[in-house]
Amino acid sequence: MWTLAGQGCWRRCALAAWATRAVRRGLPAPRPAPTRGAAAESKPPDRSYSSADRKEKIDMSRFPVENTRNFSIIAHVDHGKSTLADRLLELTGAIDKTKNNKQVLDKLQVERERGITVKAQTASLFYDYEGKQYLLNLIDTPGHVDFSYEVSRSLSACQGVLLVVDANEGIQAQTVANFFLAFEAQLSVIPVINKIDLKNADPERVEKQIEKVFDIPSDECIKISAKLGTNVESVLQAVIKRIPPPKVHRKNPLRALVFDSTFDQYRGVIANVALFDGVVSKGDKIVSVHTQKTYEVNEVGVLNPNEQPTHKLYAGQVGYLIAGMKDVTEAQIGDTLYLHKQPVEPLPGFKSAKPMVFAGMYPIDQSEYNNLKSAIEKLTLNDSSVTVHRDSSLALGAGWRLGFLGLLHMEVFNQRLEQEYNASVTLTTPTVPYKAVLSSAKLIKEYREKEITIINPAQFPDKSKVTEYLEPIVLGTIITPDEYTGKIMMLCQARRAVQKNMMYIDQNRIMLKYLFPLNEIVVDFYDSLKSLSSGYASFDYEDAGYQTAELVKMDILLNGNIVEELVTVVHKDKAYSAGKAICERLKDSLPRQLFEIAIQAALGSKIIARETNLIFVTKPGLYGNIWRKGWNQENKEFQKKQEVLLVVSPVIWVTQKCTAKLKLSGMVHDGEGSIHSLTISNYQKLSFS
Ligand SMILES: Nc1nc2c(ncn2[C@@H]2O[C@H](COP(=O)(O)OP(=O)(O)OP(=O)(O)O)[C@@H](O)[C@H]2O)c(=O)[nH]1
Repeated sequence: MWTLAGQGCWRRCALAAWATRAVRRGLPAPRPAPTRGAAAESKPPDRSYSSADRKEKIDMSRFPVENTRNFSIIAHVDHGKSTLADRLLELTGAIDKTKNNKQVLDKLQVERERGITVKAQTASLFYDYEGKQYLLNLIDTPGHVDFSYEVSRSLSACQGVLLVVDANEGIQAQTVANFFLAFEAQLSVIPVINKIDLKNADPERVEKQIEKVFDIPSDECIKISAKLGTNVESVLQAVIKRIPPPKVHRKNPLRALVFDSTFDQYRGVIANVALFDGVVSKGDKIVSVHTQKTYEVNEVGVLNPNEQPTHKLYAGQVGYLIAGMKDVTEAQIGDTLYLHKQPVEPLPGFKSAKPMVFAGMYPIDQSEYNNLKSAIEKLTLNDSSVTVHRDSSLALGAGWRLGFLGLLHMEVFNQRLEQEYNASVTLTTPTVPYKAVLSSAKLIKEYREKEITIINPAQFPDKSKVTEYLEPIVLGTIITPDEYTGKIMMLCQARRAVQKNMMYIDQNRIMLKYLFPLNEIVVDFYDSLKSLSSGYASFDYEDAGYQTAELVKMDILLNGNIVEELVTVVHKDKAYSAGKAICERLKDSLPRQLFEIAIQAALGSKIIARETNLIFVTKPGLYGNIWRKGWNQENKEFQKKQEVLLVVSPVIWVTQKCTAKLKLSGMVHDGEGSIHSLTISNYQKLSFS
């Protein structure tokens, strides 16, 4: 691998930048990437032998439908979902109470490092109450808006939710969003006020908020401390009393919904299923509605929270199923499984997730293309909200354009690729999906549609070809103490937002609703909101369609050459400030080196911003040497060959590893004061690991 003296500093800078963003968001920064060996050690537990060999099978017929409850825990970020799940697992004997259990269901390395849930996790709990044995299927969900697709999918397997609210912070933006997801799915909602042990806890105020915003009588709230275990048993009892058993029919033919799946290299696809009708057991022949292929069931079981094989799974129960699906494309989330020769009406499945941001993803080395392709396929099986389109770039080679639900989602996906699949990638600057309405019949014929979606700014069509451009908008919810309202309104105005609603949720907390252009909030809005409200305001948003916008394509030029990977689309009114900001940011992110380079932003042929930087130029293969041996010696070779490599870092969106490469014509300094022009006809990659 190529190395460059001082490269560690690049990576430290990238990590430091991330850390600053993360701290501002209230999220812990990731630890430095593990070494290859360490990455392998921290992978999910080895599943190379069947769990059936390890454990006694459970007889699930002990749990009739009326003794079954399926529920999710939903809440704003950090309000204590996973801690409550720990206590429920302990109370029901699923995990050892004497151990210091912390967020047991957050199994992924990325979740433990960042202290956030990104994947919904299922656990089947066995609980005796009033002389009856109950099966309580719990799904712990993520709180961050970027993972709300996980929440909505989880709710499809439930009849009720525990809506956890922090007794100090009260209702926050994701509390509202998650409540409405549950409400629209017509689920029973049990409000749980958590963290009553905190010094500043004010559960009575939170009860009133819940009554006012959600219209739930305050006497329905359960006040607990998940951390100390205070009153947690009453939560289990409320689940039994207030959440109805599933409405299912065990005598009907099998109808199972695949609501999640993972890929195991030894056992193939492991599908998480919720049974709406019938029974399934080992040896059954099942058919997938999606592929119409038939499979033999090798294993069924429940998660308690680890895999626990069972003889059978019955309608109303939630568990896992392994059926020899060896290819990731065979197990689609939202698929319906039925018994061979007993076809059923498929279950509604899930609305596909709508990506909010797109970024190019490329292998650091093109020889890694196939490995990365396979890693992306396996990870998207487990994270079906990511969309993948093939893409290619002059400088970065063949790759993909991936759609994510937000920037945190993008960072987490990238981190999971590295940690779970040892894959390193180059990510380009994220963009939102714009639309353009084409003006001529010829173009419509060429594109085969009148309205096209642009997920790569380099392909943004010229104004002469379109009648109008459209930009995505979202309905944002902000909850804040009222003393910050003025500043927040100014921030929203600066982001071209239109106010839609405003209401007090208690005496001094306010809920604001704004329509935002998505590109105005996707990058740094949350950070700005947090910093001007001293961390007290919370924010959530939902898709609100598209609106007409005056958009322009902005090119970024290095020494007069357009760099395709840096092209962006901006609103006309913001072009100058955005161009200036990008040039300044690029200047800061390029190391000051040996010769001058112009960084310019342009709208068509008009230059609107310029910065100058000194750039390091070398020919392929000499990075390390140049730094050590000195410039002049190497420079003589440049003049001879006229073929050099320029290395900069245009990739502003870096996470664990930063890579960059560009093909560029430019000028080179000969070390004695004169500038020679040159054409770069070759380029190589450089990785900062
Ligand atoms: N004092 C106190 N702290 C708590 C309580 N419950 C949870 N916490 C703390 O709150 C923080 C967040 O708890 P989590 O359980 O990870 O919250 P979460 O809602 O699962 O977080 P996300 O999955 O990231 O949305 C942790 O530091 C917990 O220790 C409680 O009852 N009292």
